Amino acid sequence: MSQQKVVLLLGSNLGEQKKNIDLALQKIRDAGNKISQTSEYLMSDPVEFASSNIFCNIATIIFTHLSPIQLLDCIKNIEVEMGRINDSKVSGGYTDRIIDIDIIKYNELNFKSERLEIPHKKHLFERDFSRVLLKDFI
Ligand SMILES: Nc1ncnc2c1ncn2[C@@H]1O[C@H](COP(=O)(O)OP(=O)(O)OP(=O)(O)O)[C@@H](O)[C@H]1O
Ligand SMILES: Nc1nc2c(c(=O)[nH]1)N=C(CO)CN2
Repeated sequence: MSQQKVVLLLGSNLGEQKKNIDLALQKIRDAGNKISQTSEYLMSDPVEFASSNIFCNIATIIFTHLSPIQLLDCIKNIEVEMGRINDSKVSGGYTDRIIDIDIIKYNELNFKSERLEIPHKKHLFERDFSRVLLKDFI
């Protein structure tokens, strides 16, 4: 498969958030993906749920040989390897997390299934922190 351009958004609000994000980027690279650009780190209060743990978020553009579902499996494995316990869909709401990796865009693909929806509409249209990070990447 030829390389596909993908936009990811990463977030962490537990432990050393920036280090968690840097480790996740390294793991994305180690899985064979090319990190092409990364945004600034942006610190913000949690939106859509209450917690006193501040978030650090970044956006990144990667080039990948993985299909959308293979990429979802890849990022979910990284989340579990790094100690993420709760999937928001399974636990029925947002909770603090050591790492969260979301697929925002995959080329110009529009895709919707039980497990995966691309583009990620909440990050693209509903969250101020995401809009700031994604403004030069979309
Ligand atoms: N574009 C996407 N990127 C990542 N996961 C997705 C996407 N679309 C659907 N999902 C599904 O969402 C499930 C819940 O993921 P997760 O716990 O990371 O949600 P979240 O990032 O906290 O919430 P939100 O997606 O609303 O920001 C995943 O198991 C995955 O199957
Ligand atoms: N500041 C901030 N708030 C959030 C975030 C996030 O990454 N950063 N992610 C959420 C669900 O994915 C819900 N709320």
